[in-house]
Amino acid sequence: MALTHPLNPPELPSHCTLPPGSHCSKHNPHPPNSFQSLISTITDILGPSSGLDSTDIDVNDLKSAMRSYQSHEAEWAEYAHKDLSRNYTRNFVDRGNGNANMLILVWTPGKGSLVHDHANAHCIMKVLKGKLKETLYEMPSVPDTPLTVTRSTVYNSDEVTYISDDIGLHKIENPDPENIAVSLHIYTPPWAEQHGCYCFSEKTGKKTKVQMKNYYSVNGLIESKKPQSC
Ligand SMILES: N[C@@H](CS(=O)O)C(=O)O
Ligand SMILES: [Fe+2]
Repeated sequence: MALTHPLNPPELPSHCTLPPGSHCSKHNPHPPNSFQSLISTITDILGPSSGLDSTDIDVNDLKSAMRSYQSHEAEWAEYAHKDLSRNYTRNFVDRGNGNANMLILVWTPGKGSLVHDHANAHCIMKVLKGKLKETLYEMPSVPDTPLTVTRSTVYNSDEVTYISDDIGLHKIENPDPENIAVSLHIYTPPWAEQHGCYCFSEKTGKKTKVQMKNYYSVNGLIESKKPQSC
């Protein structure tokens, strides 16, 4: 996909009479899109497609980039497929040179994910629309024991949060009974897609391996209807 950074707009053709740095819809029909610029910036931060190792990634840079983007629905709407028969849809956006999975999740009103881990990877989430409630749990030190809640936070549109298995487990819910919520998730390295992750029962702590390699849509196009979430 064509990625254009707003700070470095493409040169206009020499016969264009607009001032330097302007967007010329005649010569470039796609206006610079800040969402695509964010994806490009994240890909740059993650670096070239080699040496995948979570310790190489500066998570603070990723968080800052996610915070600086101001959500505009028209910029990401092509990825945000809702399906009210599911708790949420997972829509693939980009692979960041093979170093990540960038997904847009569309949350059905009043629904959420099961408690899950993040396959030893970083997960940064930005709310693009609506509100999302995150409930954090301690990572159980003894298998098959009830989970302990450590914190519960509601994030508004444009807010960013981060989780890894070092912090604990979480579940995400859309607390609005009527309106969908939308979020952007960066998983790096893409271990959940490659190896799956675990979902946990809150009451018993029993964990179940779940495949995370199926998506509701890829690059905006709806895939076959396979199970694809916790
Ligand atoms: N990690 C979850 C979404 S969330 O509840 O953070 C997933 O990728 O399906
Ligand atoms: Fe998660």
